[in-house]
Amino acid sequence: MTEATIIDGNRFSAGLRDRIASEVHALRETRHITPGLAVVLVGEDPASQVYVRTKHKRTVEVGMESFVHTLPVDTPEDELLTLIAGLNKDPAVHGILVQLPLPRQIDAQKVIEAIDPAKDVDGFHPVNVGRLASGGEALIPCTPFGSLLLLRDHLGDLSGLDAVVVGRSNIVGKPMAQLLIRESCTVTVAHSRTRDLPDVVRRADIVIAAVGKPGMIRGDWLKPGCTVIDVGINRVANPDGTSRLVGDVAFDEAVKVAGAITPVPGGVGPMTIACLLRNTLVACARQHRIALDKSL
Ligand SMILES: Nc1nc(=O)c2c([nH]1)NC[C@@H]1CN(c3ccc(C(=O)N[C@@H](CCC(=O)O)C(=O)O)cc3)C=[N+]21
Repeated sequence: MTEATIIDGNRFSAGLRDRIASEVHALRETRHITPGLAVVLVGEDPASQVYVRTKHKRTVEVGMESFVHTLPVDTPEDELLTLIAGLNKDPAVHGILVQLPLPRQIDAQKVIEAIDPAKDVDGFHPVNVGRLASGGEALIPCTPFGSLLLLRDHLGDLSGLDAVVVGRSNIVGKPMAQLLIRESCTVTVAHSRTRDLPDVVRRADIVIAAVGKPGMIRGDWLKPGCTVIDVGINRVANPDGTSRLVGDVAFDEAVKVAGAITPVPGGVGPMTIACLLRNTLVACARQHRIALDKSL
């Protein structure tokens, strides 16, 4: 049997970042506007520090301004809200991202709702959630949007396909389902209480795995030839004491059954960051009422 096509998120995201860099260059040359992204990190979680450093590097690479704010782990909620109020008013800042998860003294939902929806490049503010659901001009969550770009690139038109989203989080599962509905897929959202999950997944032409459980989705749950988008990023221990990243799909099994699959790492992860830059560019253009290339 032939093995699945490996969907290369590193390659696709590099192309997207190139297109973004061209648009940024044009904005700077013709309008003297430099898109700016502010990233706020509270605390010293090592994984979060790595993500924030990568985001900073990619932001600068495409010619945007990067403003990183690192706050101590015991920062009071009202101090974070004051910082956000300042970023909302700052004309050099077009996008604001507050790295999640936040320490427990801070109410994440309150923080999300404090961000100006026009600068909410995560797409988590209720205004953007509502616009995505009702067809308005939303900023769309980066991981689902990046997943959709990979699906469209691999499959073309998605209309009429059966899609199963495993996971119902606000940051991936729910917005992913909205995007797939918009693409005219028949969408099922499965989760920890779903009965006969393997049978539900077996119906799918498109499987989105977003549960956060390493290797949970097995090869024999898949319809032969289906397309698998693995959103999971789980660090697991090796026998020798080192660690590695694995997805929510048992890759070695799935690759023998699926038609195409995203690897971890090198699949959805790099798309998330490219889409963050894309959202920052889109937010900047909307704030300045400038039209952008539709291919973004
Ligand atoms: N407000 C907020 N917005 C986020 O978008 C957000 C967040 N909080 N908190 C944490 C998660 C996680 N996240 C990732 C981004 C890129 C990779 C990525 O590039 N991963 C690489 C490998 C990274 C590695 O090797 O460690 C890959 O999959 O190939 C992973 C994970 C964004 N997040």
